[in-house]
Amino acid sequence: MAAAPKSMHRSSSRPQLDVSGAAIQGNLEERDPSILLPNQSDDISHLALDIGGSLIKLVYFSRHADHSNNDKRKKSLKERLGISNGNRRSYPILGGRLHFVKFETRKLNECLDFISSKQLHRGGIDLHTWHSPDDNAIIKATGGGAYKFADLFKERLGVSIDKEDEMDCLVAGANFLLKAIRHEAFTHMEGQKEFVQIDHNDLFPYLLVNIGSGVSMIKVDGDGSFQRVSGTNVGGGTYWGLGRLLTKCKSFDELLELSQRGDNRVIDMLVGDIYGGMDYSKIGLSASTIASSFGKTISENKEPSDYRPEDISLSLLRMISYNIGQISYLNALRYGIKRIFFGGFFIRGHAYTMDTISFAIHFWSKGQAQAMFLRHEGFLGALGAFMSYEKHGLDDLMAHHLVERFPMGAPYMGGMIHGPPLGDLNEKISWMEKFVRKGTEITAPVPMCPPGTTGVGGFERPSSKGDTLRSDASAAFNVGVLHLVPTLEVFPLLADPKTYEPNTINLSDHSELEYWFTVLSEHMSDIVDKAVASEGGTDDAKRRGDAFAHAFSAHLARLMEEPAAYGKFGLANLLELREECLREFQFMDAYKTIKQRENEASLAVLQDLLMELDSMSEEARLLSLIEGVLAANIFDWGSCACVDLYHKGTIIEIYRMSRKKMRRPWRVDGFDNFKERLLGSGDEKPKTHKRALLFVDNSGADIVLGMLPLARELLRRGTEVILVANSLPALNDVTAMEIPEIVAEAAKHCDILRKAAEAGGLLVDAMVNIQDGAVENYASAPLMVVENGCGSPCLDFRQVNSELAAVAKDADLVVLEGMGRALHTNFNARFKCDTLKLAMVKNQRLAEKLVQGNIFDCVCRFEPAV
Ligand SMILES: Nc1ncnc2c1ncn2[C@@H]1O[C@H](COP(=O)(O)OP(=O)(O)OP(=O)(O)O)[C@@H](O)[C@H]1O
Ligand SMILES: CC(C)(CO)[C@@H](O)C(=O)NCCC(=O)O
Ligand SMILES: [Mn+2]
Repeated sequence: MAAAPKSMHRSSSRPQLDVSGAAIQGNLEERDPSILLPNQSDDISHLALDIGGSLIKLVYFSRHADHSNNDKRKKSLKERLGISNGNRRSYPILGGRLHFVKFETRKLNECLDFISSKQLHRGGIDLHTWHSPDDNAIIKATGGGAYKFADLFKERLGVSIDKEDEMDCLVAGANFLLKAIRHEAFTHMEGQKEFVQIDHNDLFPYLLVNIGSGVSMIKVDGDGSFQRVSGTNVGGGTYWGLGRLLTKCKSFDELLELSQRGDNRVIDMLVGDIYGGMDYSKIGLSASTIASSFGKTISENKEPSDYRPEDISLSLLRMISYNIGQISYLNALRYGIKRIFFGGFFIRGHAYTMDTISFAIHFWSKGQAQAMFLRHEGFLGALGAFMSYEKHGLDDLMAHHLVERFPMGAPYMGGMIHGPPLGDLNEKISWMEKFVRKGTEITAPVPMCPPGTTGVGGFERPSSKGDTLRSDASAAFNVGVLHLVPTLEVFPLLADPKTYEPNTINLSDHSELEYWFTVLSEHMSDIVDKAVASEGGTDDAKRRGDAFAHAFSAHLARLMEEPAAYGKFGLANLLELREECLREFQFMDAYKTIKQRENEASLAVLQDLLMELDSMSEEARLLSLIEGVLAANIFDWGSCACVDLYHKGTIIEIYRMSRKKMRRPWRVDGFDNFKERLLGSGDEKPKTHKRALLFVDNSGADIVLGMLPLARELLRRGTEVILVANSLPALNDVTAMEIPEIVAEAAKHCDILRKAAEAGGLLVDAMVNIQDGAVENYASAPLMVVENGCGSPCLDFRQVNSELAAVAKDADLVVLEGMGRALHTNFNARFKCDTLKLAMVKNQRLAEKLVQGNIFDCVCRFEPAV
């Protein structure tokens, strides 16, 4: 890597913010105070702009240093397993984040201040391709403002604007989003939002309708292949402009909010108004259909001020949305296109707007064409401009490289925080406290039940009741920060990656969401206690603990109110959100001490257990080992029932009790099949597995008394074993970093483990030998550790660490252990190799739903390779 720019702050995992001189701009009591960090700059940033007639959209990328290659153990593992970066391209981009921010074009100065305060225009100093020969910074920009304001940018920031064509950018942005973001597109009909799985092989042609100030309609036939087929000057600017004149509203959001309480019958002339209350059924028009938008105002002797602004706003919104829908339909018809994607900030995630457009498309096409919306609606152009930078490698990004995260500010209204979450802890906490104090936690849903009909062509009334209009002041109200992780890959052993869905529980079922809301809320104080204790229980830790509790509660409340607020959100995402939220408040490992204590207690009895196992016959031993894994899986700090148990006994006592209660058949009992696969039946000796991936769960008894003895058995049978564990802590789950120490301790009492660990380079002393290239000299099959790339109690096999993906290629046995990885997620997942799923169910509801059983039932599911 080339020399780092002066302003760069080296940081371990996340960009550190420079908060010196941080100030809240404007009045604290204002609805949207903005916090500016004048001296902050991200590690390295790259910026692209779309300067439109109404809004300026900014997409910027902050990169952070990659430390993953410095690890000695990892290097040796890579050598041992023959993993090189050879078959993968080396990425010119490193991991980083894409942030989305917008400003009003009339407040261009705020935007310039923002760019200069974050030093975004100085990004990419180390990549000369991003600079002109005279070393002037260049920013890619599109939209009319790229022309109009080029001189101003030069003057104020000293940067040259590299102009990119607006239509090129819109199309590039849309294609990128549809390709790279898994649940980017959705339909919105009668208040129901549904995410659409886009088939990349069947995407084109589509009609892209970008509703900005004006509207462009583009027929897209492929990457870079398109034609602007139409447009209309009646667009977002028209709604905002006319609305402003007619209602005296001060902001777009105010206007939109008004519409939610409007009744358009006062303004619009309905068919019934003309036909004396009757339908005109011969041509399919009901009495409630709007015959003429604003038509009713001609017949009355009223001034504009005699009409309620609410009603005016609603009529206007309907008129414009419907009109755009209709013209879009006509163009789709003209080119025989079935799919229409709508972008642009006029949509603003507003349910009523989307319903109206969808209705128009559906009505006129008689259900033949479909309107779809995009989560990053207004950022298409800016993203496209960003993509136009050469050699950043982003065009190769796939869905599995991107993880969207919702920082703590996401659920709150107002509070214009530009850019990444405040990295300085104190800033974050104060921000949190400020909102709690102001009581503006979550916007109350604005009921949206206009009395009576507002229909067009039988569209009786807006069905999007209870819709919430969220302040749009935060960077983007329903898009998170996109984390780019080039080292993530699809797990190659998935039988059918296309249809794979990790979550077994569907959170879009509201009762399910409610249930988890309650579980997580009840669990909150325990987690906060542990987190605070893990940081020494200081006042500072308590303050952070409070802030975490508020932030996570706010996320929960936000999701309860609008389940699709964060896109398609499964239980795995929800549990990960909690862990991420803890990390945001710098609780790096809330269960650290508990994990240590449990590891020690378990290691102390390991030797006895191994002796007992060694005295058994092969068959009895195998059963005992599986029983052991299931029994030890009882230790789960994520389960309320287990947390209760901990108050009643020591972990060894609980483990013994749990073992004693083991009764076969288990609720799901595939043990005999597994046994047959391993030991064979009769004289037939089955083929030994070459390599097993053991996805481990908890620390303590779970790993030490459950999974390690199982690993030892496989090793003894000549199978290579790779323990796969979390990259980051989640609850009391064991992490990949912690395992070598545990194994080293266990190896003191066991030759098999010691030899295997040495062969696998797990014992630090043994590292010297390995570097001599003496790998082949080990008699034992190796025991190794690989991280899974995630920091959640669940696992999404679409996005695993590339090292795991690499070692998986030669694996022929996968063992998934624990509720999070084997039940909440992946219970229904099928793999190309033999798979054993082992878990104790520690949740009554899940037991009933998934296995028609009860809490503390066990699952041992064996599925031969497909
Ligand atoms: N906070 C806001 N302020 C102003 N307009 C907003 C706001 N939020 C949404 N809008 C709507 O979004 C429209 C602008 O959308 P968008 O940013 O996609 O277009 P633009 O790029 O500014 O315009 P054009 O592409 O025609 O130059 C506005 O005309 C208005 O209808
Ligand atoms: C002029 C642009 C392309 C600027 O974004 C847009 O506002 C637009 O497409 N307006 C509609 C112009 C027309 O086709 O009637
Ligand atoms: Mn635009």
